[in-house]
Amino acid sequence: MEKGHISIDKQPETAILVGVITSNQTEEMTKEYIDELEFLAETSGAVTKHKFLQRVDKPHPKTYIRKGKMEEIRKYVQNNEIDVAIFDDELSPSQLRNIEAALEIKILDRNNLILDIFASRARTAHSKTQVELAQYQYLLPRLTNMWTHLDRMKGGIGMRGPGESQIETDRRIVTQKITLLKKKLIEIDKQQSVQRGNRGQLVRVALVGYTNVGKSTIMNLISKSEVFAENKLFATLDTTVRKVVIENLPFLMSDTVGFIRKLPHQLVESFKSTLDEVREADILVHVLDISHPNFEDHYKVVNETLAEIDKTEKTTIVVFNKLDAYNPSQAELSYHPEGKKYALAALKDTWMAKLSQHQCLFISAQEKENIDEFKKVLYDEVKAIFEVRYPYHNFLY
Ligand SMILES: Nc1nc2c(ncn2[C@@H]2O[C@H](COP(=O)(O)OP(=O)(O)OP(=O)(O)O)[C@@H](O)[C@H]2O)c(=O)[nH]1
Ligand SMILES: [Mg+2]
Repeated sequence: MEKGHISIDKQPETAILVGVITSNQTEEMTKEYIDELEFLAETSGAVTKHKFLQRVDKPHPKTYIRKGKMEEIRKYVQNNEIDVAIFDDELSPSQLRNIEAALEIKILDRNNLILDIFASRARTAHSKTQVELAQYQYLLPRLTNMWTHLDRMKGGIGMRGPGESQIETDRRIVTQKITLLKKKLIEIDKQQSVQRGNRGQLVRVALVGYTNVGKSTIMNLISKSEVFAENKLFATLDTTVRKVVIENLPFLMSDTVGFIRKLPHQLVESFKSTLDEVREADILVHVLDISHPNFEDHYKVVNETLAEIDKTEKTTIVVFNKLDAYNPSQAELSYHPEGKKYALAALKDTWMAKLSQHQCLFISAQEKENIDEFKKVLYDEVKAIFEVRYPYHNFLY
């Protein structure tokens, strides 16, 4: 089926990753981010050869990292065959230019990588247009970088050389392209909101959560459909909606794009309409991967992104998935030397207390653990909304 798109027959590209430890991003956090960046690189088809971290007060405004580290990286890049250097944060146009000049290889940042993966995953006209728009918006301020070699050749000839006018032409083309794509999106949105309107008055449930937590797997399980699920980031880009019936009670369930830390804001913008599904949902099922060491962090990121999309309070069911793969950390085990079972019980108690206003469930979609319980909770919540909305339709169940 799907393959990493950068190279299917060719050798995979080799990459080094670069991140910084700052006053508001601890070493532990940076390491986690870099691991996630490695997963993004892998999803995109690149093999990570080395990770470079530097402790700085804040990223260097001109070069992101400091001179000494840049020199160390330059040597490494020269002595090992490295195709691309990937930086964990968004690089400004000038940072990008300076780093390119220093390392003389392809430079990407986290945003490039996410946009690239989105581009390779987009299937429908809708998501393709959304990603293309986000890519052009990201490219626009960075256009000059492609012409640095011309700048160099120009030497002291003055500002209005051929390179400069080329940039202006490119800017105009890209700006026109952006306008066009925006128009196209408005058209598609119109059609889709009509389609959504046609879906009748069924209660809507949306699966939301960090990327790779198991949303599509749950969708497949509940709706017995075949949505593409795999162990890669952003397996799902296009929202899928299925009609589900639990004990005669029909409702709609949608599987949506996963969220991630530091999601390029251009993407959030252009995916707003995809997320209409979330906005128009009656119930959110927030899925978490309990086997991931940073699932608490993921929970926060998803809630923040959700708050950006939709301000209304919704019935939310929090589903802790991958129960089968849960392994307590050393720290947790030191509190619960009796073992995993106790650590898990404590974890459950903590979260159920913390999320007392929500329904909480612990399941394994893969091993089909506690799925009946999940269906029961879904049924109850859907029924509650249904009864308020259609007090006379109780013949349905
Ligand atoms: N161990 C374990 N793995 C699971 C479970 N549920 C899903 N997975 C695996 O987790 C990976 C991601 O699953 P998906 O369903 O594609 O996740 P998603 O949330 O839809 O991901 P995106 O579409 O990328 O946002 C796949 O390899 C699944 O097989 C589970 O209960 N236990
Ligand atoms: Mg998915």
